[in-house]
Parts: sequence; C-alpha cells; structure tokens
Amino acid sequence: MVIAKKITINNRFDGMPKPSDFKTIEEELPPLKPGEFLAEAVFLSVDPYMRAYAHNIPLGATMVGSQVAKIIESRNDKYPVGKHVVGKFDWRSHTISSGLPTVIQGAGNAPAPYLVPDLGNLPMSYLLGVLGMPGSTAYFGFLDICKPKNGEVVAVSGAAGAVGSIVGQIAKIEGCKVVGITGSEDKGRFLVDGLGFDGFVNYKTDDVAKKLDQLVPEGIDCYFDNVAGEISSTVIGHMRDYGFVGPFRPTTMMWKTRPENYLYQERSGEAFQQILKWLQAGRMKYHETITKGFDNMVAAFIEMLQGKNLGKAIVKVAKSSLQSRLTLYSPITTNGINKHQMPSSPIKRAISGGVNMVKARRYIFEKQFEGLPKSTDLRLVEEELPPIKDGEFLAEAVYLSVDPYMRAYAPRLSLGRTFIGSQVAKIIESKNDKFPVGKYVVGEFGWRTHSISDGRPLEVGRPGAWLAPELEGLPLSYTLGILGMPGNTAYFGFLELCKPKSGETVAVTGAAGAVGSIVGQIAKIKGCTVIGIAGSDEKGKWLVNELKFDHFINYKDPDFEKKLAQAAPKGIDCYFDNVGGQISTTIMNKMNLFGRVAVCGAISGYNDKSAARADPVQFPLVFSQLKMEGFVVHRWADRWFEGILQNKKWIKEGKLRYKETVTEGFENMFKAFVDMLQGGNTGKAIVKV
Ligand SMILES: NC(=O)C1=CN([C@@H]2O[C@H](COP(=O)(O)OP(=O)(O)OC[C@H]3O[C@@H](n4cnc5c(N)ncnc54)[C@H](OP(=O)(O)O)[C@@H]3O)[C@@H](O)[C@H]2O)C=CC1
Ligand SMILES: C/C=C/C(C)=O
Repeated sequence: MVIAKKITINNRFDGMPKPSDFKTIEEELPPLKPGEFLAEAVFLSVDPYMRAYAHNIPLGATMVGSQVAKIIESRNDKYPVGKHVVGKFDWRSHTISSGLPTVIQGAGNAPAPYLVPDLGNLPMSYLLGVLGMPGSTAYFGFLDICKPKNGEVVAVSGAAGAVGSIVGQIAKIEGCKVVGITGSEDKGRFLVDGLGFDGFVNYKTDDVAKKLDQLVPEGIDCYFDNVAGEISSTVIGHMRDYGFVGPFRPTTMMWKTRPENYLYQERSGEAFQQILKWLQAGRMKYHETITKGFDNMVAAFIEMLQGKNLGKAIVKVAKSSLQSRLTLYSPITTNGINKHQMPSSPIKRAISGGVNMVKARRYIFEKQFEGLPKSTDLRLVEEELPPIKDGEFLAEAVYLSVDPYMRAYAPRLSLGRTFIGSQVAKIIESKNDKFPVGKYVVGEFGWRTHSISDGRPLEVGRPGAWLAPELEGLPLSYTLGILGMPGNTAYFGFLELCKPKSGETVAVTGAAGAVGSIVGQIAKIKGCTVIGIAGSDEKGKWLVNELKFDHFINYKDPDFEKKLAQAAPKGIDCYFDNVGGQISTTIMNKMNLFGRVAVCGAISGYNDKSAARADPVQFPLVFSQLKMEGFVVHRWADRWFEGILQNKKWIKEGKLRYKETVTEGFENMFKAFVDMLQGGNTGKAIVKV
C-alpha cells in the first residue's frame, strides 16, 4: 500500500499565489492494473506556465507539472522497475501511469512518459530544464522564430531564468551580441561573467530605455520576450526598424508562436541532441535553483514567480526530513559589457538646394508635436528654387497625401526640415530621360508645391520617385491611395501576413480608412467573413451597404466586446490591426488557435502624450499560438507594381470600390492632416492643390 501526496489548487489565485491557495492531500493509491506502473517523484519542475494555466484547472484538482520519477512497481514491460521516467505527473509524490499521453487543460496533449535516456555525467534533473521543455522552448522559439544571424543584436528578457539563460547562450553560439534583461545585479553579473552575455539591464533599477541606448545604440534585431508588459514595449521600441535613422530592416517586429499545436514535439529529439552536445562540449552552461522537499513545492513555486531562482527552478524530493533550499549558483563579480562593434549606418541628406528660379511653397517642421498637432507646429514659407542640374527634374504638385505615418514618424524628424509626405506631381522641366516633361511622378517630396528631384530617395531607406502607372481612365489621385502606398499596404500586408483562407473570419480596424477599406474588400474577394471596426455609424453604413462587409462595430460602443462576440461566433482567424491599443487586445482575445495578426499601425496611440495602456497581447499570442507580425509596406518595394496592377484589375472588375475625402488648397494641408487624425475622413484623405 502506498500513501501518495498531491498538492491541489484550493482557490483561484488573486495576484501572486499564496500558500493558502493550495492544499496538500494524502491518499492511498490502488493496486496497479495490467499495463500500469507506479513512479515515485525524484525531481519536480516548477515553471511559470503553471501560473498561467492555473485558471484552467478546476478547484480541488492537482496542480499540473512534469517530473522525473523512479519506477518502483510495474505491470508494463516498457516501464521496468528501477528505471527513471520523465512524465507529466503533476504535483504528486507518487503516480500511477499507463504510459499514455495526458491532457493539459486548455493546451492540448502533453507527451507520453519516456524513460530517461543516457545523459553521460549530466544530472537527470536537466531533463526538466535545459534538456527538456525549457530547452526546447529556447531552441525552437529562438532559432525558428527570431532566425538570428551572425552579428545581430539579441535582447532577451527573463534572461537569468530557465528559458532565457539558454536563449542567450544559443544567441552567443550563433555569433550574436546579447543583452539580458533581468531583475537583479547578481543575476546580471552572472549573465555577463558566467554565461558570456555582452551586457545586462536591471529592469528594477535601470532606466531600461537609457541602458539599452548605452549597451546597444545600434538597435536590437531579435527580441526573445519572456515577460510582456512595459519592459517589452521599451525593448520593442528599441528595435531596429525601417525608419529615418537606421539601416533598412523590413520586419520591425515579429512576434509569433508556433503555427501548429505541439509541432515541436516530434522534433524534440533535435533540440535534445544539439543541446546535449553543447553542454558536453562546454559551450553551454546550465544552472538550477533546487528546493529540497516535496512539501516545499508551493514555496519554490511562489519564489520562482517572485524571481528568486537563477536558471531552472526545481524541487528535489528528499527522503530524509531535510527540507532545505540550495542554490547551485555562486555569484561571479566582474561587471561590464564586452566591446562589440556593429557597423553604423550613414544617413544621407536631402539633395535639393542652390540658386533661385521657381517659387515654391513648403511647410517647415517648426516644433515637435505634443498630442494632437497644432497649426503653429508647422510654418508655411515661400522659397525660390535653383535651376535644375543634369539628371534632375522639376515637378509641380497636383495632389498631396495626408497619412497617419506623418504623425507617427514626427518624433524622429529634425526640426527645420520640410514636413514629410508623398504627392503626385506633374513634371514641368526635366534633364532626366526617365522623367520626361508632361508625365506624372509619385514621390516623397514632402509638403511642398514644387520639387526638384533626381528620382532617388531623399533619405536612406525611404522610397524614391516613380512615374505614375497607366491609369486607364482612373483618377490621378488614386496613385496616392488604392493605386499607391495605402493600396499596397492593404494588398501585401493582408495577403502576405494574414494569409487568409476562404471561410475564415477577418477583423479589420481603421476599416473605413484608406488601408482598412481595401483590406476588408480584399478579404471579401478571398471568400472571408469580414468584420469592419471604425469610429462612426455613418462609416459603418458605407462599409456594410456599399463595400459589403458582413459586420460593422463602432469601437466607441460601450458594448464593443459583446458585439464582437456576436459578430464572430466562430472566433476570428485574421486580424489586420491599424489602431493598436485596448481595441486590438480585445480583438486578439477573441482569436482562434493559430490566428494571424498583421500589425500595420497603431493610430490609437499616435497622439498620446504618455504611453498608452492596454492589456498585454502576449496572453492571446502565447495561449492561442497566434502569429503576429509588424510590417512597413516598403518591404515589398521590389513587387510594388504587382500590388498596383492587381488592385487596378479588381477596380476594373468592379470588385474594389474606393472613396476619397478631398480637401482643396495647399494652404489647407494642416487642416486635412488633423481632420484625418481625428477620423474626419472616409476612405483616403488627400489635398488637391
Ligand atoms: N505599416 C505600413 O506600412 C503602413 C501603415 N499604415 C497605418 O495604417 C493605419 C491606417 O492608415 P490609413 O488607412 O492611411 O488612415 P485612415 O484613412 O484610416 O485614417 C486614419 C483613421 O484612423 C482612425 N482613428 C483615429 N484615431 C483613432 C483611435 N484613437 N482609435 C481608432 N481609430 C482611430 C480614424 O477613423 P475612425 O473614424 O474609424 O476613428 C481616422 O479616419 C494607420 O495606423 C497607419 O499608420 C498606413 C500605411 C502604411
Ligand atoms: C509607411 C507607413 C507607415 C505607417 C506606420 O503608417
């Protein structure tokens, strides 16, 4: 007769779990049936996921978890007495198992118990960490999702924990510069001096943004996020991107979890073999914080959640009455970051300037915006342009675009320059055969009436000028919308990142705007059910009655969440995010397993004076295994005309409809801009000179 102990969950956790939320129960185990074996726990794993999954566990049920256990009785030849086995046996001292996989509530099947393989001199407890689930998480999660390259900069949060400490070391093996983010100086020093990280940020005492500026001024290429919240927002804000200040980087942010349930289970041997080799070759180090005694499970769990562990937290079941805590870590003292030079990227400046000829009007960026832009932040001036040189042309603006990105990029712009923006302009003089007089050119010339250009980008990483496509009778202004940047944003961003399938449900925010209205219509062309979300019921009528969206929800409606659930009874498969913020988190919480999120913009926060607050998206990302990816449309610069031609074809076939909100007069640029930021436009906002 065996008396087993199990630890059950007694209360729903309210914040940090308390000892009183658990109950230890002793029970007598029944005799084994044929096919079963009895295993006695030797090491139990303590992991953060237990906190996250706890709400799926019925009160009174045993806490979930894995362990290494010794087989002490068996009626199953595959599991002989005396062998050790790794299994999802939960928080129990003794377990009867038939060797079949078990279900983790809300997370699919856990692998079947397996016999401990030959580990050479390494301890069995490693199978709960570096050679088990946390090791596989680091190996696949980092290598497959971040796809690090030699010389890149990697940041990892939760860096001194089971997963993070392995991620950082794999990054070093891959030749990356690695910064760990952790909650104590001791841990930070351990990362640098013990594991070879290049630097660390103590998120409790450092100004994270400033410290990242010091450690990795070149920006971060890969971020392995273990923590979510403000730290992650700051790190992501520090990532290299496609902007005015850094080298071209097509993916500003890639956040995805696996596209298939437990896909890595069948490849777990690959992670095991590779990590075992690294450990045996001394290329990877591993640390455990071991708590002794089954009765200390709860204490070990709470302390791990409080960040008291270094490396993997485990519990070793002591047969003796010794119930002590032991840490295998001894702090190492030298501090500092290893010098590691990354190539810096030059910024090329504007090309025009010189002697006076033609009178141009332009808006100077006079004062950095604070909240909603004020008219005094820009200044309209007149200037005389010089004669054009060989290779240049002079173009006169016909339509100018006002776009949300102008507000979003403003903090990176230097004062005194012409304010940014695209226009379609008529070439009125030319010394460049590629841009003949009389043709129309689309270019990022800024807010100005006349521009001299040689067709090349004004700044590194920005698009150059191109001749307007053949319009076949469509209005010239379309080149700033559906047959230009916003049309391509919808076409590539939606199709390439959401990869919609017929029958799926698609949600799009900013649905009545330039990009969103095209996304929703392309989703209809692809056979999807479309939910459009925008800020006025009038816009909603246009979306449903004219563009044939299936549903409209006004995000200002206090019943937004309820209406979303009604509109998407089968959940949401694809989300095209134009707005960010809490609306986006609410939508992501309604997404189906393996859903896809294309992050196009975050206009809900562009005018915020302080950081916007929203519930973290990492919860649905992880537990619904969503793939979320940010993009800048110029990623598809080499396929630019594919998008334009396809959208034109759909317009011609009557499958795409298009609307513009046109403001007359160059002197009304600012008004048009601010109206658009406040939702005054339906479809594309443009200014006619
Ligand atoms: N990643 C990329 O390459 C690109 C990204 N973008 C992004 O796509 C998004 C849409 O751009 P675009 O279609 O040109 O602009 P829109 O034509 O959609 O105009 C902006 C709209 O944003 C909405 N809006 C304003 N404030 C809020 C708020 N607090 N919450 C929710 N919605 C708000 C308003 O509509 P409403 O009445 O519904 O509130 C407004 O009409 C932007 O975020 C932009 O930055 C655009 C082009 C390229
Ligand atoms: C190119 C446009 C980018 C955003 C964020 O609007």
